[in-house]
Amino acid sequence: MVSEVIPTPSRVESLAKSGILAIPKEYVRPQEELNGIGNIFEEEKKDDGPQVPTIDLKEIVSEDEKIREKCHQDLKKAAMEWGVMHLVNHGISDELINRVKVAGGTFFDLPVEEKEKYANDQPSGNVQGYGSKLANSACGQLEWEDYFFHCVLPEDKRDLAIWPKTPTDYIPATSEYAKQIRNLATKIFAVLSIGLGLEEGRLEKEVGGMEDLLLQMKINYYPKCPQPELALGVEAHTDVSALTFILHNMVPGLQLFYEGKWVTAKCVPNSIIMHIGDTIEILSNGKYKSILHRGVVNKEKVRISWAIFCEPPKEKIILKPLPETVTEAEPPRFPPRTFAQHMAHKLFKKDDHDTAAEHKAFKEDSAAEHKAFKEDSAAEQKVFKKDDQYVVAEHKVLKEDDQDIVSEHKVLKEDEQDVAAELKVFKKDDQDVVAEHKVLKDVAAEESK
Ligand SMILES: O=C(O)CCC(=O)C(=O)O
Ligand SMILES: [Fe+2]
Repeated sequence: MVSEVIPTPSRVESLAKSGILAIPKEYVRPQEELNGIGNIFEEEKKDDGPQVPTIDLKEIVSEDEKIREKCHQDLKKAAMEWGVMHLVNHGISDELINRVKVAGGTFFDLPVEEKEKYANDQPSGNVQGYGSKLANSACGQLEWEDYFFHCVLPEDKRDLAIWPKTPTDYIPATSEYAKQIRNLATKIFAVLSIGLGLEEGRLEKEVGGMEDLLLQMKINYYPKCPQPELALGVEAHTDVSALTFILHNMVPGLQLFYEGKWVTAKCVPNSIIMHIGDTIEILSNGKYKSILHRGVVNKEKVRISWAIFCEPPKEKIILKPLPETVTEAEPPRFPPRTFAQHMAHKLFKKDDHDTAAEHKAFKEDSAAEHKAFKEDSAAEQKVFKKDDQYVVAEHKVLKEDDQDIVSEHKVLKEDEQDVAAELKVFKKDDQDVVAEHKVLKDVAAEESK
């Protein structure tokens, strides 16, 4: 007998339309992730408990200082307490937003075979296009969604050839929307800068400005799910971006982890959801929050969301708390990292199964974190962690031969309290191995004698 090979549908949409009553095990989330996933329509109705704030931007650039200040204060407070909010009176017309939604919706209404013509190729590094999450390891859980991902701005970094050609309004509507989101981002960065006591252009400059801030569109398509209580459309995460702006088709699904509980975002008409991402959290030394959130699915309705991630360039900028946000009482809470390093670090922390022995030294939880480095790294500054404080250190390559690079980390003295230490790192075959770490002198201890 010839055994029949049934190809596994790679798209969640195909799976959903196949009529299955139980979801494949790869989509069943572990028990600890399922807390609080009830019926999302019921969840959305609940009025008790904390709610995602709604910020009215009508007066964001008002001539009247008092009126403008009130708007700025509300936005600042929401960014500090929640890191996510519904923006209303944001200045982008309902008509344009509707065009964006119709365009994306029409594309996703195409048969899967048509959309496959736009399929991305993640293993080759082509991340733009139509895709679904790939199983990355034996324990890798999948998400109940397909998506379309592409860069929208700046114009010289986008590739219109890979954008959906159907419907014809996709490109004009999405391009215009991206431009208007870019202008809105400038206004938000200004308010957030002022909120930290900085010049209004500062945060925007720190994330790359007009030239380098990248806007990426991700259309999330969440098909109906036969067992929504066991699945997640998007697993719990914080956005790595500076800011994220989200539209959706008024089907509930977004949940925020606030004060230890999952809070369901209401569907607020004509609003744009805005997240503070990790990038702004880092630059503000944690004053603005990047909130943990996830996407829940349901049995009855397809949900679609349009997220625009505003991201700093991957390698060009070292993200670290701005000096103005750091004091003795509030030492830096984040080590300096490029955006690429930050993303790699998050991925790394999540994927415990790939943790090789020598990588253990990188783990942030360790009492004294030893940060190894690459000799070609943009940053010559590295850090290690002591008593929950990141200390800037200096590194120097001492000797280099064909195989090994021996280098030395010296911690610079920071105020009176610091610890001077020496960290020697041996690099071999592209792996950084922490070989030796020796505390030389505890300045504070010395001086208190
Ligand atoms: O669909 C949503 O509302 C949220 C999606 C999301 O969090 C993301 O794409 O990063
Ligand atoms: Fe997100």
